[in-house]
Amino acid sequence: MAFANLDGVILGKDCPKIITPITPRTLEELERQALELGGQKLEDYKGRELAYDTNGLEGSKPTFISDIVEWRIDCYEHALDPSAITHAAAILRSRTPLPILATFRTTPEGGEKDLATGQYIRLLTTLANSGSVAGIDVELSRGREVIATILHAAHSAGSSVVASVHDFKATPSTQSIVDTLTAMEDSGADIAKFVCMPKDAGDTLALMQATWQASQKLNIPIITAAMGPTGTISRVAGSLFGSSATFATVGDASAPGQVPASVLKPILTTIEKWAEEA
Ligand SMILES: O=C1C[C@@](O)(C(=O)O)C[C@@H](O)[C@@H]1O
Repeated sequence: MAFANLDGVILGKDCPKIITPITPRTLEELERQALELGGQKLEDYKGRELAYDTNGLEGSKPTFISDIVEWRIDCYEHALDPSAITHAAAILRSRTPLPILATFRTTPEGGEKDLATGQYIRLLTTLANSGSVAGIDVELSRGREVIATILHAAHSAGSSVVASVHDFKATPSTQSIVDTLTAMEDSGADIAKFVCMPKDAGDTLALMQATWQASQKLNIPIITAAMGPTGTISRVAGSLFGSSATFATVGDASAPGQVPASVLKPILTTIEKWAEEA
């Protein structure tokens, strides 16, 4: 698995990264949620029961529970207006030190709004050109040409592209998930992300198996997650199978099965520590 850089946060290196979605509907909510996220500092979790070591983490830069903030643009009231989005992105940039991953999740993949392809390209390229975001999520289903156009804008602005697929209904076979993650790499994306809905633990295992196989094969970092109660384990232990990041909450959840970042962080640190000491 290779690396991807989101404003200095390196996916694929060291501990799995915690990505925290925010889902503001208004500018006021955006400011409040950004501040709430920034309020969760690593130092506050010193001395927690689980082995949680902040040594070496305290530099001049404050360190946070979350590594990256995911802004779910589709929840925003002016989500279809590129200039309103550019304005909101600049405000978010000024309110959080965390790298911003901008995601417009469309209705067919579980999001709140839909966009015609032309609008989708315009919105995401405008956002890339704004220079406020470190990463942009692009749905694989939009096709290679759309991805290439957004990739070009993102890379010119120094940001990365996450190609994504979300199956809210089911879990495909292991081979099909590996093929999808491979298609994301072939599209030129910097990170490949696959999220599904397991009906039972066997489906979650199929996702973990696919994560492991793809992480052995691909040259870009992978993110996978299973939603709902049977998927929760994938968010805690996915990194052991090759997932470079996990989505966790500060405040509202953006998908079923997400766990609070403040609970997850000590667990991830503990797993990492045990693995190093074993
Ligand atoms: O892709 C993902 C993962 C996610 O769906 C989850 O299950 O945690 C949450 C979304 O906000 C994000 O875009």
